[in-house]
Amino acid sequence: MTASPHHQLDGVDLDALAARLGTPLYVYSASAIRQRIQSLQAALHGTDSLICFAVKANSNRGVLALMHAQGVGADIVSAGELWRAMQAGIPPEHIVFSGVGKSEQEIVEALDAGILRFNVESHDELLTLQRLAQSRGTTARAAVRINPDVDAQTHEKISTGKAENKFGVSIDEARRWFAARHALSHVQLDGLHVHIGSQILSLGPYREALKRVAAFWRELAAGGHVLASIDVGGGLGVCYREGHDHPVDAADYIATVREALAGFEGRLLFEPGRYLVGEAGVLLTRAIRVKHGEERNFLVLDAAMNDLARPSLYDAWHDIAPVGSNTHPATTYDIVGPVCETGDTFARGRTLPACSPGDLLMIHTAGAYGASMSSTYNSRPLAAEVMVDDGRYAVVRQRQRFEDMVAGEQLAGHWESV
Ligand SMILES: Cc1ncc(COP(=O)(O)O)c(C=O)c1O
Ligand SMILES: N[C@@H](CCCC[NH3+])C(=O)O
Repeated sequence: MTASPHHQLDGVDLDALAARLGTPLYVYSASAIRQRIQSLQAALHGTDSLICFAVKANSNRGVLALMHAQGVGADIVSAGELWRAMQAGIPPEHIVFSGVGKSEQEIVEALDAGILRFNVESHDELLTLQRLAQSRGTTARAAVRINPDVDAQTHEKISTGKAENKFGVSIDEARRWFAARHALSHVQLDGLHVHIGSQILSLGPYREALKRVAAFWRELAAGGHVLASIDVGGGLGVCYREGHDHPVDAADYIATVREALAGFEGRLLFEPGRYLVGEAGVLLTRAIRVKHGEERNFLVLDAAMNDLARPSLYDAWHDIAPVGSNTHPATTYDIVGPVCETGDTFARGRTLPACSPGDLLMIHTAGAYGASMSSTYNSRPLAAEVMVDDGRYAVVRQRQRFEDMVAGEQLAGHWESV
């Protein structure tokens, strides 16, 4: 999301917003999120489908409520995400549950909530689901997550569809599950799921994965197994670096899915995360200090790796720019945070107009895997989050108070034996 020349987002002046609410501050554009949703919904028009937002990308309940208002459900990976989604009003019949390590407690909570579907990732999980559903006198709806052994051509830490990755099962194994389906008295196994990775910038890996999934669906259909749904996961990439990243067009992506699964009469499920919120969010931060070292210039921000972990975790690039007009000469900086780690670096050797302490800057494309991956490392409270829409703003998370940061901690004054 590029700031307009007036330095506004959705008609809200970012300087004024930062002055009022302080920094670091996450700002999400509601209209940008709605536009993304609508681009997928328009491409899916006339198709039996449901978009389930991957809650992990941005789990703020204000964002989830916006998703719900647009008819979008949730793809969850924990009981905490189930709780957030339901708190935001998303009905259980719009919730799918993925993840390799669902605990028994989490499975029970999702069963009791009556969610749409479990995306099952191992045989052990399938048997656990059967046992728990039986014990609760209910039937779980389930899809098998296929690991198609396809390279998503993305960062290795966010690639999920290679055989060596922990996710899903091979088609051979899935075939055995369907062959033994009659033994599952309390699991309705009638779906396929695939998700090969995140920040995918070309259609090739999707085509390859879908080709394998489609062949398996046709094989199952020929064997008399009618599938209620195929869930094609998420993964659509966004632009982190203007002029370098060229994301796939949503309509082309949907056309690719439709083409690969032509003839499928069940429902198509989608689990986009980053695509819906990534470019809709920025992280506003102020320069605290400019430090001219012997070898490098450092621009020290008031945001740090605890607020936005992606650069330190994946060496991820985020465009960073001053907010407002800055016509100072170009200067090259290492842009860092105040945390006591060398890895607390947002960018190395980045050229910007010269900055001074107090200047407001914007870290772009911070709406996905930003706040949701933040921590209180170095006892830095979680940043505030705000939604902007049509000239107004709504705080969707207050900056964390110190009292809340230590909530649940106790002085070890009371010792007990087990
Ligand atoms: C099962 C599953 N679905 C959906 C997503 C969302 O991915 P993305 O944010 O890349 O769309 C993820 C994360 O990669 C995931 O693991
Ligand atoms: N956290 C990753 C994406 C992980 C996707 C989850 N399966 C990122 O920031 O790019």
